[in-house]
Amino acid sequence: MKYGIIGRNGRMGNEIYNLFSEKGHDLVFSYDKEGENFLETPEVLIDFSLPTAFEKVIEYVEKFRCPLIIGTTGLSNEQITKLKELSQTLPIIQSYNFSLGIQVLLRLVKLADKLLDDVDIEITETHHRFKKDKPSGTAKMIKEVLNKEVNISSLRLGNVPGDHTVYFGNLGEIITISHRALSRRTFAAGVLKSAEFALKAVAGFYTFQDIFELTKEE
Ligand SMILES: NC(=O)C1=CN([C@@H]2O[C@H](COP(=O)(O)OP(=O)(O)OC[C@H]3O[C@@H](n4cnc5c(N)ncnc54)[C@H](OP(=O)(O)O)[C@@H]3O)[C@@H](O)[C@H]2O)C=CC1
Ligand SMILES: O=C(O)C1=N[C@H](C(=O)O)C[C@H](O)C1
Repeated sequence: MKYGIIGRNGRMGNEIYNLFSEKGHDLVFSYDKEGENFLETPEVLIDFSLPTAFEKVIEYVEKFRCPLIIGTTGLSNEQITKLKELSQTLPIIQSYNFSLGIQVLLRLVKLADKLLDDVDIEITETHHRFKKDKPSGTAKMIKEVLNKEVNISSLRLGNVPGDHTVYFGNLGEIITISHRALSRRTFAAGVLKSAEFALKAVAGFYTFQDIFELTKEE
């Protein structure tokens, strides 16, 4: 496929570029703070940058009229609403975590919450020292599936790609449900799966959970 990346020079941009190159896909467009590099109109656009680049992301999607895979965290409610508007005419895939393992964690967390009464619930997330947002987008997603007020503790340590743990504790025992990304390759693999899906998809707003469920039978 011919694809574009916003945030190409970043940690995720680099990982996505390496994986997509290994699979024979062609980078035909990129945009970073330095500016744009245009070779051809992409068939799919991928954004892993910062919320400050969002206006440009929208501008390029409208210009290229191609599907968007967006993994940038810390988006505002207004920005999510804008993506949903855009999804009326194009496939938009948005997630704060593109690893398969986090999809499993979300299901396990929902199940534990359903089965346990009178428990204290805590979420912790640990990421590399360069991460700009706090708490992580994934921790916010976990809180959303729990649908209740839950405390999130954030650690910024060295080069950790991304750890998330949910604790359920009562007076007799503690259950912990954890996920650890061993490298950013796991997120890039989810982005590739999403890009392949997007090329065949009809217009709509999709999450990585939708991709996980729609493609797991394959
Ligand atoms: N959904 C998921 O699964 C995951 C999401 N993320 C999220 O992805 C995003 C990127 O993470 P990461 O790669 O580690 O970050 P980096 O800081 O390594 O990279 C950010 C990239 O975005 C570019 N950028 C930043 N601001 C702008 C702007 N205003 N205009 C244009 N380009 C801009 C930077 O350009 P320059 O190099 O020129 O400064 C850089 O290329 C974060 O929001 C992170 O939380 C990360 C991992 C997984
Ligand atoms: O910035 C990162 O690195 C990551 N960000 C995402 C988040 O905020 O949840 C996903 C992953 O944990 C890595």
